[in-house]
Amino acid sequence: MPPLPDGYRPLALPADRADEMRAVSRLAFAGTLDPAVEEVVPFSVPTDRLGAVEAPDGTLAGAHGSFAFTMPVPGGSVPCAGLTWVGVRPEQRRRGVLTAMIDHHLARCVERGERVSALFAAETAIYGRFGYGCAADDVRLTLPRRAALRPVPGADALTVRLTHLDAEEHADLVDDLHRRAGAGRPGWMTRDSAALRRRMVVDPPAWRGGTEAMLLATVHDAQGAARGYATFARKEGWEPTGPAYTVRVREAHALDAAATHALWSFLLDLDLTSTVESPMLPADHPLLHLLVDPRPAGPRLADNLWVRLVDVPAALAARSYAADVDVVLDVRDDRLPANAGTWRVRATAHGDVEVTRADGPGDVLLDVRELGAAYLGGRSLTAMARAGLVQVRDGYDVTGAAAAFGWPVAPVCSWVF
Ligand SMILES: CC(=O)SCCNC(=O)CCNC(=O)[C@H](O)C(C)(C)COP(=O)(O)OP(=O)(O)OC[C@H]1O[C@@H](n2cnc3c(N)ncnc32)[C@H](O)[C@@H]1OP(=O)(O)O
Repeated sequence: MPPLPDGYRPLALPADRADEMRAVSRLAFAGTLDPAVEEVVPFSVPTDRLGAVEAPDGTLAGAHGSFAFTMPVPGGSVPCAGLTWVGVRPEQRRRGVLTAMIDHHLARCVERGERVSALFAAETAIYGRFGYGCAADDVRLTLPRRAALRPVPGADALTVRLTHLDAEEHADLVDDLHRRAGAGRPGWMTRDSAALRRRMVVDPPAWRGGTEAMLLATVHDAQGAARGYATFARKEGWEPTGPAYTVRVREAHALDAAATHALWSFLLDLDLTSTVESPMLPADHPLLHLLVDPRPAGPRLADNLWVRLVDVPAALAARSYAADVDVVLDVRDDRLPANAGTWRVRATAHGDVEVTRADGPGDVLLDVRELGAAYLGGRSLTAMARAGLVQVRDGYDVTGAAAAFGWPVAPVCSWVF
């Protein structure tokens, strides 16, 4: 991609230009400006983390923002810039505006000490060239009503309460259960600002797509403590054979197996309904194990988080490894040359980690994109080597390093930022 045309310049966008950034986003994403939505849905991107490319006439050709996340990684966490709302005006596309914004974004990550950046990709072909690798998958299900679940001890002792979702009343409860349900899962971003917490529980009519107003189901133990929740809404439908409503689940998270069972048993047997659409689930979600017959649910796998290592040694040292490992990685990184070259990763299983510069040839040669893909433990070095995306030194057995970089809990981010 050639450099930006003359007169274009990347910049950190001051907070008082946030409306210009949002105008670019609306054009790029074909968004509507609905005052009724704007009133209840807060702009959740921090206004001190906006960036843009300005055209010679001073207008914005493209813009983006980022969240300051603490991203859970295997055995720890790492400061992470969650890149979001990346948009280029339709008539300014394909002249390097995005490329300039990514370079600017990565430079600011370095300045802020953010070891990694992560994103959800609008289109999967965009971000690999910038060193982002797909590091997590999610699964979606369309479940038939009354899909049977294998029994879980204790589930019958739990009770479900139902109410209309209320942004004021329920934001804290939803946030607390979401945090606890995802503890220990790589990639599980929490909603760390009031604006984000609110965004998860607002329900503007323009978002409903024909459903009723959003409901909140909570699962409680005998002492009344909440053990899980689901936000969902039903869409009316009638067929010649009878009622065929759809249940659209926005979120469903529970603290243990019994609460998971109680929650999904409730969602799967609502009167008048025929199908239940799940939200994004991690690839190892308990529901996938509990379903007696998962086939009719037609599991669909999709890319979830994309991860870019900004500071390779610091990022690799911030996570744990599932097995003892001593491997030299030879990393290619065209955009951040400080990452390139050989790094020796020495770690004991779930213990100490040391990442140092290495001399000599690497055992495993890979682009920073593939290292990002392996970072959360969800993509295997062996699989990527078999796909020809990772090269292995002659005589080196990569399966040991692959086992160390893997992780027993599948990574996922449960919401799109
Ligand atoms: C994290 C997020 O926010 S994801 C949201 C991304 N935004 C959108 O999808 C909104 C609509 N699209 C857009 O705003 C723009 O088309 C963008 C942001 C995707 C691309 O912006 P541009 O300024 O046109 O990108 P730029 O000119 O820097 O292109 C860089 C390279 O990416 C390629 N590229 C850009 N967009 C795409 C795409 N959608 N699919 C495949 N390749 C793409 C270009 O062809 C170019 O390739 P090259 O280096 O081989 O020549």
